[in-house]
Amino acid sequence: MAKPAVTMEVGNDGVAIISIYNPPVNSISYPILAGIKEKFDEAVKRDDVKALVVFGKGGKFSGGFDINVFGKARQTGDNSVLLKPIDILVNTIGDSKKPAVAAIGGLALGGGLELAMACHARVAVPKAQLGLPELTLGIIPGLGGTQHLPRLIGLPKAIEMMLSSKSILSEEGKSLGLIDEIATSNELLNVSRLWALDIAARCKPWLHTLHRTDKIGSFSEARKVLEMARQQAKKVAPNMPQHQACLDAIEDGVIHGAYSGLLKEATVSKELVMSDTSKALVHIFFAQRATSKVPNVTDIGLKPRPVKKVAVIGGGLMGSGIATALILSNTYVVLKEINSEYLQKGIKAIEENLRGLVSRKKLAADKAEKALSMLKGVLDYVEFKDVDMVIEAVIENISLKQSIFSDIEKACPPHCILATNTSTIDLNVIGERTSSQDRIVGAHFFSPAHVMPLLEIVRTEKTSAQVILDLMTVGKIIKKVPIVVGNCTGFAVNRAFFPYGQGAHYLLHMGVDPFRIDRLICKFGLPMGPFQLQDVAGYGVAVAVRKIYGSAFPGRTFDSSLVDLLIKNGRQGKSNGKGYYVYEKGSKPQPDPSVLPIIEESRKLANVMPGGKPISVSDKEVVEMIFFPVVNESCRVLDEGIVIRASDLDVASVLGMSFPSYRGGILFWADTVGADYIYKSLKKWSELYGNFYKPSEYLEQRATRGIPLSAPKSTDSGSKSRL
Ligand SMILES: C[C@H](O)CC(=O)SCCNC(=O)CCNC(=O)[C@H](O)C(C)(C)COP(=O)(O)OP(=O)(O)OC[C@H]1O[C@@H](n2cnc3c(N)ncnc32)[C@H](O)[C@@H]1OP(=O)(O)O
Repeated sequence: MAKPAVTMEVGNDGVAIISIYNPPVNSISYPILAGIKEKFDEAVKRDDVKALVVFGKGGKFSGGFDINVFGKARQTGDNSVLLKPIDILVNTIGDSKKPAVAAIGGLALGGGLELAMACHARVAVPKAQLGLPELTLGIIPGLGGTQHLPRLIGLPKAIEMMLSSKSILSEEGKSLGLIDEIATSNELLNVSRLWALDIAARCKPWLHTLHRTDKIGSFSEARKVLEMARQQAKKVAPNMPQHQACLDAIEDGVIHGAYSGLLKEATVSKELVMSDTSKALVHIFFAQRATSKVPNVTDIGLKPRPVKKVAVIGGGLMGSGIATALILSNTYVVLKEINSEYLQKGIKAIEENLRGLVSRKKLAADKAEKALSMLKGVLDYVEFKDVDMVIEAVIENISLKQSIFSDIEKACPPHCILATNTSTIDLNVIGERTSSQDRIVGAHFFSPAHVMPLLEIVRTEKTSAQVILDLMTVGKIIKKVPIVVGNCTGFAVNRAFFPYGQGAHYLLHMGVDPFRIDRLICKFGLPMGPFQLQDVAGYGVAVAVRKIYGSAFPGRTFDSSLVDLLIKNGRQGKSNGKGYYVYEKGSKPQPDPSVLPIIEESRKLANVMPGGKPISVSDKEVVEMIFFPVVNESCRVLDEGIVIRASDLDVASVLGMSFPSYRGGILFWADTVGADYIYKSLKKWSELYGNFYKPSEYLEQRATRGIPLSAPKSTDSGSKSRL
């Protein structure tokens, strides 16, 4: 592959095209920008150059500043990585004596969009993706974005784009003033050349964005907008410093002018680049990309086969969610149920899912209609004769699943992928009555399946690489992040996280208030605590899986009668408005004091309080007593080779269990806390409260040898791998 480079070609029309070449996304770092500066300086000096166009080769303008640089900055302690680049954008490009136009193909994100905004006009292809997603990396736009964007599109929309990190398309960019003209990719360079020449000839305005004030509005209006944004950021991102810091830089520019704002942006960026939040979020960025590299699947030259028609068996909560995700991505779906009443319910649930997306403005009404036209409800297997994949999503009942797999083996074509959405049951057991073990795979979605971004792909020793690759591809098409894991009870995610719910219940039965636990877990960064989550998920799940974990992992699980007692008391959680909390339409769930006597009864039955007295634990301990057992089980998942790499579990914990991304995922967080501290804490609690907390062998070894939990395993212990 050719080296990253910046080239310049001067045409007969007097336009110098400066091209960036740095595949795959033309990320920019100091050497690239230094290359741009060199070419700019040359072009400005040359008499045959009247104007310039900045262009990204390979169909993309630029995916932004090179994110790897931030990791290096933390390693070397040199946090001035953005200082020289910003100087080039503002002084070399913005103040250039010859006008420059950005020709935006494909996408311009982060530093890429900032480079484009430093130019004097922007031409983009249709549907080019434009955004400043820096906050998702724990930093703020650091190449002038906090000053350029508000001056081009106005404060409210600029703040919305930066704080949400969401990109817009070039068509919207044009209506906002970010893009000056849209041109097809064939015409992009020609149109950009003409724009540049027109500016040079003063036929079009030569605008230096930083000098503009027309879009900022009055001082008092700006103050109001910023204040509202600050309140909103406090609510949605209470534990992340970059949101308020971004608003600080914008505000500085509004009050003291764009150049002062740039200095503020630089100061804030220097601090944020070194922050733990940024370190964790950058880790998650690369970890998420690493999930698509699966040894012996994605590196052996296989090509994904097209999956055009999928049968979903079961129209319950999971089946209807899965079907919704598929039809939204233009995949034809056959939904099978056992009778017309259940089928109608399933179809209604899918319609509801689509309506919900439309009413939340996440989907256009005509797209919802189009999606529904891809759905067909059936009561038999006739339609299964030409499906490419079946996803079984019925209740967690082993013999029912076994008979379904034996039926579909006969009804489907021989190439068809046979997937199950089981969350706990061993795939070898499900496929026991078939002779198609190589086609059997787990497609474990997380509820609600049309919303949650994780897809856990479970393979057995027999699942073929082709089937795994096909399902990974389907996962990407339906906009999920697929993570390939090995086969065991609970697979990677539910297996690692069963101690989360059980740990919370154990604490409750040792006398800790459940509402305090929920509050502390929310403060730690999860959207809701374990008891509210149980209310929301419904108690059926807890009842279905409790025995499964108990028998798979004897000696380290905790079970109680609490859920049975709640159900006996007429509580079903959110679905009937009554659980640990009271749920009323239009208001926030409220802790229900009338649940406390039921909890008391369960405590008596469980009888796990040491000496019969409630334990006294600090807030910090409560959080640790819930998450350290999860870390402990994650260590076993790593040790047994259920995941390919530790970072897969980090991504899964963030996307599947809503573990805060700014903590980097469960194992990344554990390593920041320290294996030794976790080991010693668990050891102490196991002596005080029993085997639920007993440290695993893997944790003990890593702690005593001082090796991070996420460090790759040495080859001698790789033999346990189930992948
Ligand atoms: C100073 C500035 O204000 C700071 C910044 O600019 S920070 C960067 C801001 N930009 C971003 O956050 C965009 C990050 N990138 C993306 O969202 C997506 O990669 C994309 C939309 C550009 C392309 O998506 P897609 O086509 O699915 O490709 P994707 O698999 O994500 O990326 C392809 C490769 O490019 C790498 N890459 C993407 N953007 C990168 C970047 N900005 N820096 C370094 N590497 C990057 C990915 O790590 C991946 O590498 P791999 O093949 O070795 O795994």
